[in-house]
Amino acid sequence: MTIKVGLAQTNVTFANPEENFKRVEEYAKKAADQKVDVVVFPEMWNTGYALDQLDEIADKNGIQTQTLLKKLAIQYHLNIVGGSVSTKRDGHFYNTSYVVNEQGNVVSAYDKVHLFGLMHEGDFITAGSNETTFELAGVPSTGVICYDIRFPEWLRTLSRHDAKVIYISAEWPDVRIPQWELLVRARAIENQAYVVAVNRVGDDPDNHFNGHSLVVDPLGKIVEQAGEQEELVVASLDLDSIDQVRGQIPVFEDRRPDLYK
Ligand SMILES: O=C(O)CCC(=O)C(=O)O
Repeated sequence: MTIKVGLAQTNVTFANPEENFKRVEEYAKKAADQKVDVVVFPEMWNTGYALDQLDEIADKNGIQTQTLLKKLAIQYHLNIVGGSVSTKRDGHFYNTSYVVNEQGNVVSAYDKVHLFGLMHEGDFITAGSNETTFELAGVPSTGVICYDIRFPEWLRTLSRHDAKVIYISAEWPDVRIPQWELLVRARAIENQAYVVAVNRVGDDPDNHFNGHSLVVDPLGKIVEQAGEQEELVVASLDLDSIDQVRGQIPVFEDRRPDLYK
């Protein structure tokens, strides 16, 4: 079985949801034109890291985002990993990822679990504490947000129920791109899964973001990689190769959780 994924490596206009919603519509159309099965967006694409303005601009209960993603999914018969958006619920802010299948059903709503101290994220945003696994385009999958990928134990926790694709949405600054690539490849190798990792491009007041979104196969090989500009990158995932890789080196069976703290 093969699926075609589209990595929407977009800019994010700082603190300007209206413009960012238009950009997501435009890229969903581009993905549909390329006949992809799944399109993936970057982290915090509605507001960027405008953390001190969230009270005015975060998506209340995620309604605007979910409404748009459902509409686009149905209109284009498209599965959408909706990156993440800043949301406001019950007086708290979250960094939330919605995944919507081509029928327009929200199959996952995940709040970022590990908040990034270097950007003072935890001073504004409340951390999530729930796992997520979902089926998308007929494939058992999971997904995390940016800094979450530095925690292999979390990715292993999410992958242990046979996730074959791990989706990652990020706002990962250019200065740490060498680490981004290595972390993404390591998560693919250790979980013997495809990883589809989408970063943004452009600038905010504190950082420059230079993309380098990538798709990595279960052996850690880069299948496709974006450059440093806004673009849609398309890749095919050969999901049958996963059983072969897991059959040869059965790391999930060989684990010793009795020894792990
Ligand atoms: O871990 C990193 O270096 C980047 C993380 C980050 O920028 C984020 O989680 O928003």
